[in-house]
Amino acid sequence: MGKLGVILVAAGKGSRMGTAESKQYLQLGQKPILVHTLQLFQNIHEVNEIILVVGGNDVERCTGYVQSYALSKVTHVLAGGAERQDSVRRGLEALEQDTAWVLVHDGVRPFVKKEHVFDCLSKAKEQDAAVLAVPVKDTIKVVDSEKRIQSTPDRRSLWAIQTPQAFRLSLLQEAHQRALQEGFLGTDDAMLVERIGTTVHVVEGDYYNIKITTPEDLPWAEWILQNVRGEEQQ
Ligand SMILES: Nc1ccn([C@@H]2O[C@H](COP(=O)(O)OP(=O)(O)OP(=O)(O)O)[C@@H](O)[C@H]2O)c(=O)n1
Ligand SMILES: C[C@](O)(CO)[C@H](O)COP(=O)(O)O
Repeated sequence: MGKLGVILVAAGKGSRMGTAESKQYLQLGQKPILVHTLQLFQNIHEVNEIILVVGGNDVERCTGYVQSYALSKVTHVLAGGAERQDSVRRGLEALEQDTAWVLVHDGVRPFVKKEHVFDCLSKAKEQDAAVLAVPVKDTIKVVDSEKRIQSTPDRRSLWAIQTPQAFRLSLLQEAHQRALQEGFLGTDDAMLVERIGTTVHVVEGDYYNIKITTPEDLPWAEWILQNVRGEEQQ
């Protein structure tokens, strides 16, 4: 069967949030956003190990979270890299030898539904690679640097991709190695797997699995916590 590892990436600067404190440490309800996300995966029985990847200056703080919130599945708190892809790669290097499956998740997505995590993992176990996503609701257009509309893709084929992204570990390791060797930088892990020829499958999640990114997301996150997900589900 092989073990399941989670790489939780939280080494970003949160520049689009515009706060002095990196967004993953902003309070959401009674605790930092990152702690909500950590507790969610801590409380998934099937998760054997969590690798937490944070900013170099935050390793000590986050090691403190591991102790104070009894996050027993966190085996490593590592410094991330300049890009999200670098942070994921560093996480991959730390996973236990007998890990067969990996979930890569954004530390600033505290509201993923456990049921959807299981759905994504199940699909990956069938197909080697799967990502959570939702159909886009707006019309999306391709726009040039002069803000002139170039094309309008058929909305029926467009999905907004989320995390977790689930993979057979050996596949993701190969994809990251190839991307590093070839100097390819992607915005998600699925891109790296797609480019080496593996079909990645989409699993439908929900619109509450937001990536907390800009100030407008904060009141929305508080509402979701109070009205949808609740602290007890973390
Ligand atoms: N070098 C990086 C960049 C991002 N991330 C993480 O990847 C997730 C998604 O990235 P994003 O939302 O873009 O976070 P930031 O890069 O911090 O945001 P911004 O682009 O606004 O600076 C976040 O949990 C972020 O902490 C990371 O671990 N290492
Ligand atoms: C991985 C991701 O969350 C999928 O939508 C997204 O690509 C992360 O992008 P970011 O710019 O690093 O937030």
